[in-house]
Amino acid sequence: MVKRFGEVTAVNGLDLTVPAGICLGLLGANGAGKSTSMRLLTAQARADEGSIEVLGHPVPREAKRVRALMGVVPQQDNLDEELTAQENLEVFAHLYRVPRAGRRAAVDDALALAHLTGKRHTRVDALSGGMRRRLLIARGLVHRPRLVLLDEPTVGLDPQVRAELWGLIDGLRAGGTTVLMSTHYIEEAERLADDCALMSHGRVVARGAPAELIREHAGQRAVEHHGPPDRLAEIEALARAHGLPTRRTGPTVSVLRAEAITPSLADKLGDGVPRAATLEDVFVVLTGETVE
Ligand SMILES: Nc1ncnc2c1ncn2[C@@H]1O[C@H](COP(=O)(O)OP(=O)(O)OP(=O)(O)O)[C@@H](O)[C@H]1O
Repeated sequence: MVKRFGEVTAVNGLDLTVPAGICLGLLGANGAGKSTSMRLLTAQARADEGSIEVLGHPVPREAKRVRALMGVVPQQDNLDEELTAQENLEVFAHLYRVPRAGRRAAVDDALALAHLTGKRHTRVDALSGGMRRRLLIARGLVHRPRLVLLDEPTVGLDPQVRAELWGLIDGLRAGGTTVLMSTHYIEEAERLADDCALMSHGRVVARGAPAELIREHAGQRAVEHHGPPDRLAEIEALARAHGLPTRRTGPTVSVLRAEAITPSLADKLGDGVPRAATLEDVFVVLTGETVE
């Protein structure tokens, strides 16, 4: 898919297949084109080039049908503040055409899934940030879709609430729902995604299971070196001369693929702190960008 906004090409040849039943993490820095890709899938935006198929239906041609089949959880909270948690879900159960006879059960199930049964009669403006986010997810699931799109589901939430939501998302996938989730939190992708697509400047630069991506692009281990800027530059040069990728993080340089460091190179590099290679290393090596 290609999507341009004037001079800006937000999505630049994105090519992605999401197999049924997996959680695919679309990982990229701010501005990589994740939200725009999601909006193309829901036909809230139209691609300039390319074709899209969702659950066997071409989009945007059959967008109406597709919207009824998938759940969408937007990045921005757009709950109706003056309605209760239950009423918000009832409105969407109606919009999603859940048959009248099954609506009550659908709403109850969604409330239970989001651990909000006890808050069903509370108005949205009286819920905490974490509860609102859980309700937003529940709202996208009230019609029991086979596919859910989650756009940055935990952005701006504190670590405890984030961990709670991770449990909820993991539960969805365990129940057989296909999840396409965009995130700029590496840890979120590492924990939840079966498969990750690393996105940069509107396209996918690498795709695979987190552990595979790490093995392929960053090796098994890294060694972190601290020191003054001159020394760090020297370490980078030494590592590169031996074909080993490096990565800067403020006052440190990490030498990646540390398992390939020979004893003589180790002598020249000096002491460092060994650690496991991470998906963040992969992202930096492949894109030169950092994500959180
Ligand atoms: N409606 C729009 N009009 C003009 N430019 C846009 C519009 N929507 C997105 N863009 C631009 O397209 C690029 C990709 O934006 P997008 O929101 O898809 O990125 P993202 O990866 O989702 O980032 P974030 O995590 O910040 O949401 C950015 O440069 C953004 O400024």
